[in-house]
Amino acid sequence: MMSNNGSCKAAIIGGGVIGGGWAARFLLNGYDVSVFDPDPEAERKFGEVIANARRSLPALYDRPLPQEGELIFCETLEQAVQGADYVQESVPERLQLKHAVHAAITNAAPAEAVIGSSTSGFKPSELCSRGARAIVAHPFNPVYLLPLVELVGERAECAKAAAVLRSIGMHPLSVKKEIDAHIADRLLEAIWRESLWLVKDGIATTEDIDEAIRMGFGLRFAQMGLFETYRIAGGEAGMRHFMGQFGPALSWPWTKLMDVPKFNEELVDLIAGQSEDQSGKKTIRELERERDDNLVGILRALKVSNNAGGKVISDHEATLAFSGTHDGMPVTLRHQVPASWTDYNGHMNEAFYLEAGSRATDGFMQLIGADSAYIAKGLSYFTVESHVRYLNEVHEGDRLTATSQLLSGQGKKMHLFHRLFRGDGELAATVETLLLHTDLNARRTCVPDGSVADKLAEFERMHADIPADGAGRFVGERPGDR
Ligand SMILES: NC(=O)C1=CN([C@@H]2O[C@H](COP(=O)(O)OP(=O)(O)OC[C@H]3O[C@@H](n4cnc5c(N)ncnc54)[C@H](O)[C@@H]3O)[C@@H](O)[C@H]2O)C=CC1
Ligand SMILES: C[N+](C)(C)CC(=O)CC(=O)[O-]
Repeated sequence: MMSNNGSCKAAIIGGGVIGGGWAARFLLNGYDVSVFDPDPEAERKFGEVIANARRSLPALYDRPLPQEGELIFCETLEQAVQGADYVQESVPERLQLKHAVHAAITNAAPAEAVIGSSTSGFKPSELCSRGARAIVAHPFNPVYLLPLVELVGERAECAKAAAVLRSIGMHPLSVKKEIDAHIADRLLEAIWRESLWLVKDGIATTEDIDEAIRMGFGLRFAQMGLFETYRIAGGEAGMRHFMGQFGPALSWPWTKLMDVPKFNEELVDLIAGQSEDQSGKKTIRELERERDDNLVGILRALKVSNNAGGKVISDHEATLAFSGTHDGMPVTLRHQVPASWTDYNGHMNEAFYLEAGSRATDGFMQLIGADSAYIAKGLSYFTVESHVRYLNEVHEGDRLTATSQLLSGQGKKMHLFHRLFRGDGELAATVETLLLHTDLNARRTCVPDGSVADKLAEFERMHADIPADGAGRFVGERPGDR
C-alpha cells in the first residue's frame, strides 16, 4: 500500500518515549508516519525525540537513508491507522488500556496491515483475548538506534512484521513460545531486581551499580552476549569447565533474585534521590544525546568488525543503494558526521578525513566491480600512499559527499583523487590515494580481472579532461613553488 508520495505508511498509537522512537525510525527510513496520542504535550516531546534521532541514526551509515517521510498528527486513532501498512501500539503498560486500544485498532486498520504492540511484558494471547488482532513487537530504547525487536505471536503475521522491520534496519528476533516479558526483559528484570536489593541494603549506590556495569560486563555484552562470553571465561576447556566451576554458585547465597524488595515510597525515594545526585545535573535530552553518541560510536566500531549490531547496520546499508554524479564524477560517499568523529577542537578530527576517503575508495571499488563477491574470489586493492589536504572545517552533523576521480587505472595501479564536500557545497578536503591490485592469497600484486580493468579504462577516459587541482602536490607546497 503506497501513500500519496509513493512511500509506505506507519501508524503510531501512543507517542511517548517508545512511540516517539518508533516514529523517528520509520520517518528516517522513508515511511510516512501518522500519530495518535491524546496528550497535548505529545507533539512537542515528539519533536525533541526526532531531533535527537536525526543527529544520530544517519551517522551510523556510510550511505544516505531514504528521503524522510511525512509526519502527521491525527485527532483520532481511526484517522491515524487509515491506509496504514504497519501499526505500532505504544500506550502505557496497562492491560485494560491495551485491550481498548487494540479493539479500536483492529476495527479501523486495513485488514492486511500488520499490528504490533510494544508491550514489555504482556503475551499476545493476553492482548488478543477479546478478539483483537496483534502480535508483540517489543523494541528497546532508543528505538531509532537499537536494532533488536522481539517478535511474538502468529507466525505469518510475525513474518510480515519481520520484513517491514528489517527494511527499517532492525533485527527481528522470534521468540519461540510466548512467555511473560519475552526474553530480554526477563534478563533485565533480574538485574534490576538484584540492583534494587543492593541499594536498599546499603551495599552500593545507584552510581556504584552503574560503574559495575559500564566498566565491566556491559562492555562485553554489546559484542558477545552472555553464553559466548562465558564460553571464553571457561578458558581452553570452554563451557563445560565454566559450568563445572560456577554452576554450584547458583545455590550459594550470591543472589536474592527470587525475592522482590518491598516496592514502597521509601524505596522509590532512595533510588530516585541517588539517581538525582548521580545524574540530576543533566536534562533527559542531554543524557539521551550522550547515550546516542556513545551508541553510534559502539555500533560503528562493531560495523568495522561486522559483528553483532554492527552487522545489522552493514546489512541494512547494503540495501541503501545510491547513485549520482557531481561535476562529471561519481558520488562515492554520502555520510552524516557522527559526534564520535569530532575532537577537542570542536570539529572533525584529522583521522576521519582519511576514513571518509577510504569509504569513498570502497564506493569506487563497488562501481568498477571490485565488490564483496570479487574480494571473496581473493582479489582486492591495497592502498600504498595517501595525501590528505585539509581545506575546511567539518562539524558534527555535517553531511559529507565525496566524488572520486580516476587519475590513472593502468596495470596494477588505481590512482584516485577524492573530493570531500560539506553539505553547504564547500570543498572540505581532497584525498589523493594510490592503490595496487593484489592477490589476497599470494599477498602479491597482480593485474585486475578483465571486467574490472575494462571499467577502469572507461572511467579513465571519462575523467581524463577533468582538471584535478591539488593532485600530485608535495606536502607544504604553495602556489608558485614549481
Ligand atoms: N520505556 C521503555 O523503556 C520501554 C517501554 N516499552 C513499552 O512501550 C509501551 C509504551 O511505553 P512508554 O513509551 O515508555 O510510555 P510513555 O508513558 O512514555 O508513553 C505512552 C504514551 O501513550 C499515550 N497514550 C495514553 N493513552 C493513549 C491512548 N488511548 N491512545 C493513544 N495514546 C495514548 C500517552 O499520552 C503517552 O504519550 C509500553 O507498553 C511499554 O511497556 C517497550 C520497550 C522499552
Ligand atoms: C523497563 N522496560 C521493561 C520498559 C524495558 C524494556 O521493555 C526494554 C528496554 O528498552 O530496556
